[in-house]
Amino acid sequence: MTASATGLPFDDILSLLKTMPTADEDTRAKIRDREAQLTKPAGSLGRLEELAEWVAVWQRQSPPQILRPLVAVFAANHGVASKGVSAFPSSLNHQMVANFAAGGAAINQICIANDLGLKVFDLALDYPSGDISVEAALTEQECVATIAFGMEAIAGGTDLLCLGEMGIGNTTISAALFAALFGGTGADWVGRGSGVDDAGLQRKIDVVDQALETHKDHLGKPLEVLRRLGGREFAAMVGAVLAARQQNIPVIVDGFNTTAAVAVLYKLDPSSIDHCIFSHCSAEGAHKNALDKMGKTALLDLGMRLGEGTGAAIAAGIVKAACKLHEGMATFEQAGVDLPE
Ligand SMILES: O=C(O)c1ccc[n+]([C@@H]2O[C@H](COP(=O)([O-])O)[C@@H](O)[C@H]2O)c1
Ligand SMILES: Cc1cc2nc[nH]c2cc1C
Repeated sequence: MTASATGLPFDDILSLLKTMPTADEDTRAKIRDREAQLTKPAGSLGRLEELAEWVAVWQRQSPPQILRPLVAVFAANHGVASKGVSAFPSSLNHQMVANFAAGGAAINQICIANDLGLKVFDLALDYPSGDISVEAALTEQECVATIAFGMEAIAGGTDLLCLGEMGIGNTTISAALFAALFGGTGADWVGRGSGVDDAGLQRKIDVVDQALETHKDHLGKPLEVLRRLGGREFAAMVGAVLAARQQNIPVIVDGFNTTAAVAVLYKLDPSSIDHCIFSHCSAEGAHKNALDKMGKTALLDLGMRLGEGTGAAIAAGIVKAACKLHEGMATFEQAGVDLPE
């Protein structure tokens, strides 16, 4: 009997949502108490103060510690890429995975600069997911197995997870996911991705609209949206974010595509992504709209649109600095610095 016939596997994923740890309020109180004593005017480190508190309450420890930050890059091939929706061929995915391994990609250099671990996961690159314009991307079994793979991906241990992905054609996938989850049509969510021309942009819009039409009677449940309109890297990222929550690991979401994966969780339960922050607003135009739909604000706006976890890895450097500031600065008393009257 297939997984979809039993209906069980998705239920197992859903049951995880009922046992999510929440932010640790005792830790929050400790962080605020110490923050107020550090040798600086109150609030003068702006969002850096919030970032240290965010790491601490999800790690459930004061001070927050980032000793093993990890960028996890999930790479997958998409059937829909055969519809001319990308400026680049799908063969590039394999080549970029080799480039990651050789240390030649953008993400390698950011990981070196910020002292971050990097793991790249090849998600059955030889087996593209189904073309969403005419069929489901994944079977329920494949989808659940890939969510489970994503959970396992962080089993090596980390205390800060940065999400990354590589998948030619996947900005079309993300546009379809956003349209199904938040409403609208292809034109609302499609952009140029890694650089399509005007004709390619129109093909992307048409493909998303066809996908929405093909699956229109089955888009009521977020995990079914993921299975039909997503792909392997999206399912794996859903798993990784769920597992991080269970293990008290804060998560930095990268750009347009990683946001589409966490949007699936947001639609299941908005509080399921409370342990996530969003590194940057992608130059992919609809990313801002997606963040707005979830009431989220990105940390940075650097005009980036690369993927690979590059924005999350840049933000991780800032988050690391925020935690060091909180941990290492002297208090007014320790430094013998006068407090205001
Ligand atoms: O995440 C983003 O903001 C983002 C925006 C544009 C492109 N990308 C990357 O580019 C690839 C997808 O682009 P495309 O044009 O093939 O859909 C994929 O490998 C992504 O990592 C990523
Ligand atoms: C070269 C290249 C590198 C990438 N990294 C993530 N997406 C990418 C897309 C292309 C085309």
